[in-house]
Amino acid sequence: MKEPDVNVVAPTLFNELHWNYWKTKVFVSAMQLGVFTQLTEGPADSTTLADRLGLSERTAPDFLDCLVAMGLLRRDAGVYTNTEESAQYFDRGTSHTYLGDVMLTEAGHLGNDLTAALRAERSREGASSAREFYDNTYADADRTASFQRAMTAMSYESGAALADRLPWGRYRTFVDVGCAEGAVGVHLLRAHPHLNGIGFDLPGARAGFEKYTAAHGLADRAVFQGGDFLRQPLPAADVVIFGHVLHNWDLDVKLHLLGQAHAALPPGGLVVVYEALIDDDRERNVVGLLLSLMMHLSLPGGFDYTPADCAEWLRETGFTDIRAEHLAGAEAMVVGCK
Ligand SMILES: C[S@@+](CC[C@H](N)C(=O)[O-])C[C@H]1O[C@@H](n2cnc3c(N)ncnc32)[C@H](O)[C@@H]1O
Repeated sequence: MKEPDVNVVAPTLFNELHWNYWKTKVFVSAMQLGVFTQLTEGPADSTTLADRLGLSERTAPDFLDCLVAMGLLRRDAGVYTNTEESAQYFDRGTSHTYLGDVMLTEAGHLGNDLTAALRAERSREGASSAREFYDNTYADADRTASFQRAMTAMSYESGAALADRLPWGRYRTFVDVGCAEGAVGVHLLRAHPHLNGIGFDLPGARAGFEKYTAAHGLADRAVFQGGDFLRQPLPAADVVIFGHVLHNWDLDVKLHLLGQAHAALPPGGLVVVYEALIDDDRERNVVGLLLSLMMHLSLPGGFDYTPADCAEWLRETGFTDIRAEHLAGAEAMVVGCK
Protein backbone atom coordinates (compact mmCIF):
# COMPACT_ATOMS: atom_id res chain seq x y z
CA MET A 1 0.00 0.00 0.00
CA LYS A 2 1.19 3.56 -0.74
CA GLU A 3 2.34 5.75 2.14
CA PRO A 4 -0.14 8.39 3.41
CA ASP A 5 -0.29 11.34 1.02
CA VAL A 6 0.74 14.62 2.61
CA ASN A 7 -0.77 16.91 -0.02
CA VAL A 8 -4.35 15.78 -0.46
CA VAL A 9 -7.38 17.82 -1.57
CA ALA A 10 -10.72 17.90 0.26
CA PRO A 11 -12.93 14.87 -0.65
CA THR A 12 -15.76 17.04 -2.00
CA LEU A 13 -17.18 14.60 -4.55
CA PHE A 14 -16.96 11.69 -2.14
CA ASN A 15 -18.95 13.66 0.43
CA GLU A 16 -21.57 14.64 -2.12
CA LEU A 17 -22.06 11.08 -3.41
CA HIS A 18 -21.97 9.54 0.08
CA TRP A 19 -24.64 11.86 1.45
CA ASN A 20 -26.79 11.55 -1.68
CA TYR A 21 -26.71 7.78 -1.19
CA TRP A 22 -27.94 8.23 2.39
CA LYS A 23 -30.65 10.70 1.30
CA THR A 24 -31.88 8.09 -1.19
CA LYS A 25 -32.06 5.49 1.59
CA VAL A 26 -34.10 7.85 3.76
CA PHE A 27 -36.45 8.67 0.88
CA VAL A 28 -36.97 4.97 0.04
CA SER A 29 -37.62 4.17 3.73
CA ALA A 30 -40.19 6.98 3.88
CA MET A 31 -42.02 5.41 0.95
CA GLN A 32 -41.77 1.87 2.34
CA LEU A 33 -43.27 3.18 5.59
CA GLY A 34 -45.98 5.18 3.81
CA VAL A 35 -45.10 8.53 5.46
CA PHE A 36 -46.51 10.69 2.64
CA THR A 37 -49.66 8.58 2.25
CA GLN A 38 -50.28 8.80 6.02
CA LEU A 39 -49.90 12.57 6.01
CA THR A 40 -52.61 13.04 3.37
CA GLU A 41 -55.02 12.01 6.15
CA GLY A 42 -53.98 15.11 8.06
CA PRO A 43 -51.04 16.85 9.73
CA ALA A 44 -49.49 14.96 12.64
CA ASP A 45 -46.71 15.31 15.22
CA SER A 46 -43.81 12.91 15.67
CA THR A 47 -45.47 10.83 18.42
CA THR A 48 -48.66 10.35 16.38
CA LEU A 49 -46.73 9.47 13.23
CA ALA A 50 -44.50 7.06 15.15
CA ASP A 51 -47.62 5.34 16.47
CA ARG A 52 -49.40 5.18 13.11
CA LEU A 53 -46.37 4.10 11.06
CA GLY A 54 -44.92 1.69 13.62
CA LEU A 55 -41.78 3.76 14.15
CA SER A 56 -39.76 3.75 17.33
CA GLU A 57 -40.12 7.05 19.24
CA ARG A 58 -36.33 6.96 19.65
CA THR A 59 -35.71 7.37 15.93
CA ALA A 60 -38.85 9.10 14.62
CA PRO A 61 -37.84 12.76 15.29
CA ASP A 62 -34.49 12.46 13.48
CA PHE A 63 -36.07 10.59 10.58
CA LEU A 64 -38.95 13.07 10.14
CA ASP A 65 -36.68 16.11 10.54
CA CYS A 66 -34.37 14.59 7.95
CA LEU A 67 -37.31 14.53 5.52
CA VAL A 68 -37.92 18.20 6.39
CA ALA A 69 -34.26 19.08 5.74
CA MET A 70 -34.47 17.19 2.42
CA GLY A 71 -37.46 19.32 1.38
CA LEU A 72 -39.91 16.39 1.38
CA LEU A 73 -41.98 17.45 4.42
CA ARG A 74 -42.79 20.68 6.25
CA ARG A 75 -42.79 21.06 10.03
CA ASP A 76 -44.60 23.86 11.82
CA ALA A 77 -44.72 23.97 15.64
CA GLY A 78 -43.84 20.27 15.78
CA VAL A 79 -46.55 19.23 13.30
CA TYR A 80 -45.58 17.64 9.97
CA THR A 81 -47.33 18.06 6.59
CA ASN A 82 -46.55 17.03 3.02
CA THR A 83 -45.12 19.54 0.58
CA GLU A 84 -47.16 20.01 -2.62
CA GLU A 85 -44.73 17.81 -4.55
CA SER A 86 -44.71 15.03 -1.93
CA ALA A 87 -48.52 15.03 -1.79
CA GLN A 88 -48.76 14.81 -5.55
CA TYR A 89 -46.10 12.19 -6.33
CA PHE A 90 -45.50 10.13 -3.17
CA ASP A 91 -49.03 9.56 -1.80
CA ARG A 92 -50.18 6.10 -2.90
CA GLY A 93 -53.76 7.34 -2.97
CA THR A 94 -53.02 9.82 -5.78
CA SER A 95 -52.78 7.02 -8.33
CA HIS A 96 -52.69 9.17 -11.47
CA THR A 97 -49.43 10.87 -10.40
CA TYR A 98 -47.92 8.44 -7.83
CA LEU A 99 -44.23 7.78 -8.58
CA GLY A 100 -43.30 5.77 -5.49
CA ASP A 101 -43.53 2.37 -7.23
CA VAL A 102 -40.79 3.35 -9.66
CA MET A 103 -38.41 4.13 -6.82
CA LEU A 104 -39.41 1.10 -4.74
CA THR A 105 -38.98 -1.28 -7.68
CA GLU A 106 -35.60 0.07 -8.67
CA ALA A 107 -34.08 0.89 -5.30
CA GLY A 108 -36.41 -0.56 -2.65
CA HIS A 109 -33.62 -2.74 -1.21
CA LEU A 110 -31.65 0.41 -0.31
CA GLY A 111 -34.14 1.26 2.41
CA ASN A 112 -34.50 -2.19 4.01
CA ASP A 113 -31.97 -1.92 6.83
CA LEU A 114 -32.96 1.65 7.70
CA THR A 115 -36.69 0.84 7.64
CA ALA A 116 -36.11 -2.11 10.00
CA ALA A 117 -33.98 0.04 12.33
CA LEU A 118 -36.59 2.81 12.40
CA ARG A 119 -39.17 0.26 13.56
CA ALA A 120 -37.02 -1.47 16.18
CA GLU A 121 -36.62 -0.32 19.76
CA ARG A 122 -32.95 -1.26 19.45
CA SER A 123 -31.04 -1.57 16.20
CA ARG A 124 -30.37 -5.16 15.16
CA GLU A 125 -28.14 -4.22 12.25
CA GLY A 126 -24.93 -2.99 13.86
CA ALA A 127 -23.04 -3.56 17.08
CA SER A 128 -24.78 -3.76 20.46
CA SER A 129 -22.81 -0.68 21.59
CA ALA A 130 -20.16 1.76 20.38
CA ARG A 131 -17.72 -0.17 22.56
CA GLU A 132 -18.42 -3.36 20.59
CA PHE A 133 -18.27 -1.50 17.26
CA TYR A 134 -14.74 -0.24 18.01
CA ASP A 135 -13.58 -3.60 19.43
CA ASN A 136 -14.71 -5.26 16.16
CA THR A 137 -13.09 -2.54 14.06
CA TYR A 138 -9.69 -2.78 15.73
CA ALA A 139 -9.74 -6.61 15.66
CA ASP A 140 -9.16 -6.41 11.89
CA ALA A 141 -6.24 -4.48 10.38
CA ASP A 142 -7.94 -3.78 7.00
CA ARG A 143 -11.11 -2.60 8.68
CA THR A 144 -9.05 -0.36 11.00
CA ALA A 145 -7.23 1.18 8.03
CA SER A 146 -10.39 1.91 6.04
CA PHE A 147 -12.16 3.30 9.11
CA GLN A 148 -9.25 5.62 9.88
CA ARG A 149 -9.01 6.73 6.23
CA ALA A 150 -12.71 7.60 6.27
CA MET A 151 -12.26 9.64 9.47
CA THR A 152 -9.38 11.55 7.88
CA ALA A 153 -11.55 12.36 4.84
CA MET A 154 -14.55 13.32 6.97
CA SER A 155 -12.51 15.72 9.11
CA TYR A 156 -10.35 17.19 6.37
CA GLU A 157 -12.09 20.54 6.00
CA SER A 158 -12.85 20.92 9.70
CA GLY A 159 -9.20 20.33 10.58
CA ALA A 160 -8.10 23.12 8.23
CA ALA A 161 -10.80 25.45 9.59
CA LEU A 162 -9.93 24.67 13.23
CA ALA A 163 -6.29 25.57 12.55
CA ASP A 164 -7.52 28.94 11.33
CA ARG A 165 -10.33 29.83 13.72
CA LEU A 166 -9.01 29.32 17.24
CA PRO A 167 -6.53 31.63 19.02
CA TRP A 168 -3.76 29.01 19.02
CA GLY A 169 -1.12 31.63 19.95
CA ARG A 170 -2.49 31.50 23.54
CA TYR A 171 -2.04 27.73 23.91
CA ARG A 172 0.88 25.31 23.75
CA THR A 173 -0.68 21.84 23.91
CA PHE A 174 -3.81 20.03 22.77
CA VAL A 175 -5.24 16.56 23.14
CA ASP A 176 -7.34 15.23 20.27
CA VAL A 177 -9.62 12.72 21.98
CA GLY A 178 -10.59 9.84 19.66
CA CYS A 179 -7.93 11.02 17.19
CA ALA A 180 -8.05 8.10 14.68
CA GLU A 181 -5.10 8.68 12.28
CA GLY A 182 -4.48 12.11 13.78
CA ALA A 183 -5.46 14.13 10.71
CA VAL A 184 -6.88 17.07 12.66
CA GLY A 185 -3.76 17.28 14.82
CA VAL A 186 -1.66 17.29 11.65
CA HIS A 187 -3.57 20.34 10.36
CA LEU A 188 -2.98 22.13 13.69
CA LEU A 189 0.70 21.23 14.01
CA ARG A 190 1.53 22.18 10.42
CA ALA A 191 -0.15 25.58 10.81
CA HIS A 192 1.25 26.36 14.30
CA PRO A 193 4.88 25.28 14.82
CA HIS A 194 4.80 26.20 18.54
CA LEU A 195 2.11 23.58 19.31
CA ASN A 196 2.54 20.03 20.57
CA GLY A 197 -0.30 17.52 20.44
CA ILE A 198 -1.41 14.26 22.00
CA GLY A 199 -3.62 11.88 20.06
CA PHE A 200 -5.68 9.91 22.59
CA ASP A 201 -7.51 6.84 21.32
CA LEU A 202 -8.01 3.13 21.90
CA PRO A 203 -4.71 1.21 21.55
CA GLY A 204 -5.83 -0.24 18.18
CA ALA A 205 -5.56 3.25 16.65
CA ARG A 206 -1.84 3.58 17.41
CA ALA A 207 -0.30 2.05 14.25
CA GLY A 208 -2.38 4.19 11.87
CA PHE A 209 -1.70 7.34 13.91
CA GLU A 210 2.06 6.81 14.04
CA LYS A 211 2.28 6.04 10.31
CA TYR A 212 0.20 9.07 9.32
CA THR A 213 1.90 11.60 11.59
CA ALA A 214 5.39 10.29 10.66
CA ALA A 215 4.55 10.64 6.95
CA HIS A 216 3.87 14.32 7.67
CA GLY A 217 7.20 14.69 9.47
CA LEU A 218 5.45 15.32 12.79
CA ALA A 219 6.40 12.24 14.82
CA ASP A 220 8.24 14.41 17.37
CA ARG A 221 5.31 16.81 18.01
CA ALA A 222 2.37 14.39 17.75
CA VAL A 223 2.42 11.74 20.46
CA PHE A 224 -0.07 8.87 20.66
CA GLN A 225 -1.47 7.91 24.04
CA GLY A 226 -3.51 4.71 24.05
CA GLY A 227 -6.35 4.47 26.54
CA ASP A 228 -10.07 4.04 27.13
CA PHE A 229 -11.93 7.25 27.97
CA LEU A 230 -14.74 5.26 29.57
CA ARG A 231 -12.31 3.96 32.20
CA GLN A 232 -9.49 6.45 32.66
CA PRO A 233 -8.91 10.21 32.83
CA LEU A 234 -7.94 12.21 29.75
CA PRO A 235 -4.35 13.48 29.44
CA ALA A 236 -3.82 17.07 30.60
CA ALA A 237 -3.54 19.74 27.85
CA ASP A 238 -4.44 23.41 27.22
CA VAL A 239 -7.10 22.47 24.64
CA VAL A 240 -9.23 19.30 24.57
CA ILE A 241 -10.76 18.43 21.19
CA PHE A 242 -13.64 16.02 20.54
CA GLY A 243 -14.26 15.49 16.80
CA HIS A 244 -17.14 13.17 15.82
CA VAL A 245 -16.79 11.49 19.21
CA LEU A 246 -19.74 12.64 21.32
CA HIS A 247 -22.30 11.55 18.70
CA ASN A 248 -21.26 7.90 19.14
CA TRP A 249 -22.53 7.83 22.73
CA ASP A 250 -25.65 8.26 24.86
CA LEU A 251 -26.22 11.36 26.97
CA ASP A 252 -24.60 9.93 30.12
CA VAL A 253 -21.33 9.22 28.28
CA LYS A 254 -21.46 12.59 26.49
CA LEU A 255 -21.68 14.34 29.89
CA HIS A 256 -19.01 12.08 31.38
CA LEU A 257 -16.59 12.97 28.54
CA LEU A 258 -17.20 16.70 28.88
CA GLY A 259 -16.62 16.37 32.65
CA GLN A 260 -13.34 14.53 31.94
CA ALA A 261 -12.32 17.35 29.59
CA HIS A 262 -13.00 19.91 32.33
CA ALA A 263 -10.78 17.93 34.72
CA ALA A 264 -7.96 17.67 32.14
CA LEU A 265 -7.82 21.43 31.40
CA PRO A 266 -6.04 24.23 33.30
CA PRO A 267 -8.09 27.35 34.18
CA GLY A 268 -8.52 29.27 30.90
CA GLY A 269 -8.21 26.06 28.84
CA LEU A 270 -10.60 25.33 25.98
CA VAL A 271 -12.82 22.42 25.08
CA VAL A 272 -13.66 22.19 21.37
CA VAL A 273 -16.48 19.95 20.17
CA TYR A 274 -16.86 19.69 16.40
CA GLU A 275 -18.98 17.54 14.15
CA ALA A 276 -21.84 17.86 11.67
CA LEU A 277 -23.95 19.58 14.34
CA ILE A 278 -27.66 19.66 13.53
CA ASP A 279 -28.83 23.28 13.14
CA ASP A 280 -30.78 24.56 16.17
CA ASP A 281 -34.05 24.59 14.15
CA ARG A 282 -33.44 20.98 13.03
CA GLU A 283 -34.46 21.77 9.45
CA ARG A 284 -31.34 22.61 7.44
CA ASN A 285 -28.27 20.50 8.19
CA VAL A 286 -29.34 17.28 6.55
CA VAL A 287 -25.89 15.71 7.06
CA GLY A 288 -26.17 16.08 10.86
CA LEU A 289 -29.62 14.47 10.79
CA LEU A 290 -28.44 11.68 8.47
CA LEU A 291 -25.51 10.99 10.79
CA SER A 292 -27.90 10.75 13.71
CA LEU A 293 -29.92 8.16 11.76
CA MET A 294 -26.69 6.29 11.02
CA MET A 295 -25.98 6.22 14.77
CA HIS A 296 -29.48 4.80 15.43
CA LEU A 297 -28.79 2.20 12.77
CA SER A 298 -25.40 0.99 13.90
CA LEU A 299 -24.40 2.44 17.30
CA PRO A 300 -27.29 2.08 19.77
CA GLY A 301 -27.51 4.99 22.17
CA GLY A 302 -25.55 7.36 19.92
CA PHE A 303 -27.23 10.44 18.50
CA ASP A 304 -26.31 13.76 16.91
CA TYR A 305 -27.30 17.08 18.44
CA THR A 306 -27.52 20.83 17.98
CA PRO A 307 -25.13 23.59 19.13
CA ALA A 308 -27.80 24.59 21.69
CA ASP A 309 -27.84 21.04 23.13
CA CYS A 310 -24.04 21.02 23.33
CA ALA A 311 -23.92 24.47 24.95
CA GLU A 312 -26.32 23.26 27.66
CA TRP A 313 -24.16 20.18 28.38
CA LEU A 314 -21.04 22.37 28.52
CA ARG A 315 -22.71 24.69 31.05
CA GLU A 316 -23.78 21.65 33.10
CA THR A 317 -20.18 20.41 33.21
CA GLY A 318 -18.78 23.77 34.36
CA PHE A 319 -17.67 25.56 31.16
CA THR A 320 -18.25 29.27 30.49
CA ASP A 321 -17.86 31.68 27.51
CA ILE A 322 -19.55 29.10 25.30
CA ARG A 323 -19.92 29.88 21.61
CA ALA A 324 -20.79 28.03 18.41
CA GLU A 325 -19.30 28.68 14.99
CA HIS A 326 -19.65 27.17 11.53
CA LEU A 327 -16.44 25.49 10.33
CA ALA A 328 -16.82 24.15 6.79
CA GLY A 329 -19.45 22.29 4.78
CA ALA A 330 -21.85 20.58 7.18
CA GLU A 331 -19.55 20.95 10.18
CA ALA A 332 -19.56 23.38 13.09
CA MET A 333 -17.85 23.67 16.48
CA VAL A 334 -18.90 24.58 19.98
CA VAL A 335 -16.16 25.99 22.21
CA GLY A 336 -16.21 26.38 25.98
CA CYS A 337 -13.68 27.79 28.44
CA LYS A 338 -12.73 26.43 31.88
C1 LIG B 1 -15.93 8.66 14.79
S1 LIG B 1 -14.26 8.53 15.22
C2 LIG B 1 -13.68 10.20 15.12
C3 LIG B 1 -12.26 10.33 14.64
C4 LIG B 1 -11.68 11.73 14.57
N1 LIG B 1 -11.79 12.45 15.83
C5 LIG B 1 -12.34 12.51 13.46
O1 LIG B 1 -13.19 13.36 13.73
O2 LIG B 1 -12.01 12.28 12.30
C6 LIG B 1 -14.35 8.23 16.97
C7 LIG B 1 -13.02 7.86 17.59
O3 LIG B 1 -13.24 7.63 18.99
C8 LIG B 1 -12.40 6.56 19.38
N2 LIG B 1 -12.90 5.88 20.59
C9 LIG B 1 -14.02 5.13 20.67
N3 LIG B 1 -14.16 4.64 21.92
C10 LIG B 1 -13.11 5.10 22.64
C11 LIG B 1 -12.70 4.93 23.99
N4 LIG B 1 -13.42 4.18 24.84
N5 LIG B 1 -11.57 5.55 24.40
C12 LIG B 1 -10.83 6.29 23.52
N6 LIG B 1 -11.18 6.49 22.22
C13 LIG B 1 -12.31 5.89 21.79
C14 LIG B 1 -12.44 5.63 18.18
O4 LIG B 1 -11.39 4.69 18.21
C15 LIG B 1 -12.40 6.60 17.02
O5 LIG B 1 -11.10 6.86 16.58
